[in-house]
Amino acid sequence: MYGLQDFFSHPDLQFASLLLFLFLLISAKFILSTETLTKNKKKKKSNLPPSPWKLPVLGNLHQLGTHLHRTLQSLSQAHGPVFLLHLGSAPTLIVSSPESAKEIMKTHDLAFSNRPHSAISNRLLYNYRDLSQAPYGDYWRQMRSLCVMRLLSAKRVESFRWIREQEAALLVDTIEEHAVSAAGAPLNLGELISRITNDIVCRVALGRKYGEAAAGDGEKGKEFKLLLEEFGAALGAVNVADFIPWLGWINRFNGLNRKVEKVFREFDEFLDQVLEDHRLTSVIKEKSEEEGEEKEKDLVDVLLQFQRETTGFAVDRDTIKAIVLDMFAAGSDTTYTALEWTMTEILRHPRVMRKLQKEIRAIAEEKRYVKEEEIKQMDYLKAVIKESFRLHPPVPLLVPRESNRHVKVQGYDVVEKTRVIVNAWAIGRDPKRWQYAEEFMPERFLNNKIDFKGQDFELIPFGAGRRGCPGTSFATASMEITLVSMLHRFDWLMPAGEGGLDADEAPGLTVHRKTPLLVVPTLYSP
Ligand code: HEM
Repeated sequence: MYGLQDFFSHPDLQFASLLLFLFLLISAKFILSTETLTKNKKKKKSNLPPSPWKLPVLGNLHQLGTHLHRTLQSLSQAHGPVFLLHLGSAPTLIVSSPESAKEIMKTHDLAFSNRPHSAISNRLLYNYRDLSQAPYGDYWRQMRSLCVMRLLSAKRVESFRWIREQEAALLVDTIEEHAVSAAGAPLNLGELISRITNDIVCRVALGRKYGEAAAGDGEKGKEFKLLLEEFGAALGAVNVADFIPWLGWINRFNGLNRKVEKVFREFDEFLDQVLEDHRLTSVIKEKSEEEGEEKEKDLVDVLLQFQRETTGFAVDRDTIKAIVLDMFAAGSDTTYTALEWTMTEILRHPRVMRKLQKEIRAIAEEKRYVKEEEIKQMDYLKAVIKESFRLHPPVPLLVPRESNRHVKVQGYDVVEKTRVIVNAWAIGRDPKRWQYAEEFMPERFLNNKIDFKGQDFELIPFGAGRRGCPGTSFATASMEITLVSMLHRFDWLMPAGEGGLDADEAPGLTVHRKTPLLVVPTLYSP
């Protein structure tokens, strides 16, 4: 039988097969090298941001320290104001200059208008029925307009002035009681600040307080405070599955899933009760309003009224609960942190404290309580708040965004689904932008138009653009009246025997003081 082996062993064909073999080899090599060239060309064409070395699976996760904003600042000093990290499998762009922040939040705002997926936020916020974590799209747009136009508009914020003034007066009374009955003893000012910010959000959103001092609900009040703390802790918990999805099963064993579910159930029950309490009263309030009698409406009332009025767009119970949760999650702890740092810096700089007190006392004179109307004229106060936001943005790494398309930032290619972290803390301390960047000098903001409203990218504690914070006026109004009330009637000293007040930071997404803010108040006598 004439086989293939014989064919190739035929003398005439041996040379031809050698040629054929050589031809195939050369062709293969040619194809391979063209492919490599194309790949290299593609690689050359895509100009990825610089990136530190990384490990398989973990990527750069192992390089992150407990104070993430500080670690990222050091890395940006080595790799530049725009660099790429790989947090597990999640490509993450770190942005640390005003120019690159402007590209993210203004030039390419639309491309970066999404938030990265987080399984925990999704669960706690009713499948993203809130505003802050909702994916960019029609639902988010409706929620944004609801929040900006109805819940947090300048008019609405102004309508809650009486609540802020009442709470500030209560704060003054509490401090005075301490100054008189425990003269010379330190007071935990951080705790008082935390309480007032929480009470203001509670009254504005829910119509009443759920704090310890709330009439008749001591235990319930305590429960609510604990619930809020647990909610904050669950929302800020590191979920390995967000970075290495195939490790998601770990959460069934490390207790995270159970913890999140428990917090969700407890808060849901609480909010159900709040909605039940509002069901009748909000209709009565609406009727009285129609008859020309102005009734004080809280945010739940406004949401329920919106639900009744709206036909095309469904606002269900879960939407209302999720929006209320947003107000607490985004508005309470942030404002408290901002106030605590502002007070810390004022106490660390007696010159600033004296100058600020002089301004406040000249305008508010000897009245027992300050009115918001008087605060409008306090220019140095506004400069002090800006300077505090520059050095201590409460959310130093802002709230992450995610790209929804391929886009160029500072000439670098940023692929779709890249997370973006803006290091507002590093931008605020950049010596190229700020003279004496590490010094607390409010005077730099006098006769200076730079503001934190999202137009000046060297000062962006509230972010900017379409996903910028809608609660800026609400937060600053609460901060101003609280600061003024604390500094108007009292002088403040460090506890005897203590060294200077430190500015150490606790780890976390919202960066608090590490140690309690203990200070001694004395009544001011002109
Ligand atoms: C000092 C206090 C506050 C700080 C530092 C702060 C900071 C921020 C930041 C950095 C963002 C993300 C912005 C961005 O992605 O560009 C944000 C978003 C948000 N903030 Fe605030 N915030 C504060 C107070 C408040 C208050 C009082 C409320 C409401 C009562 C609030 C509600 C929200 C909401 C709902 C969002 C999400 C907006 C969206 O994704 O469309 N914040 N905030």
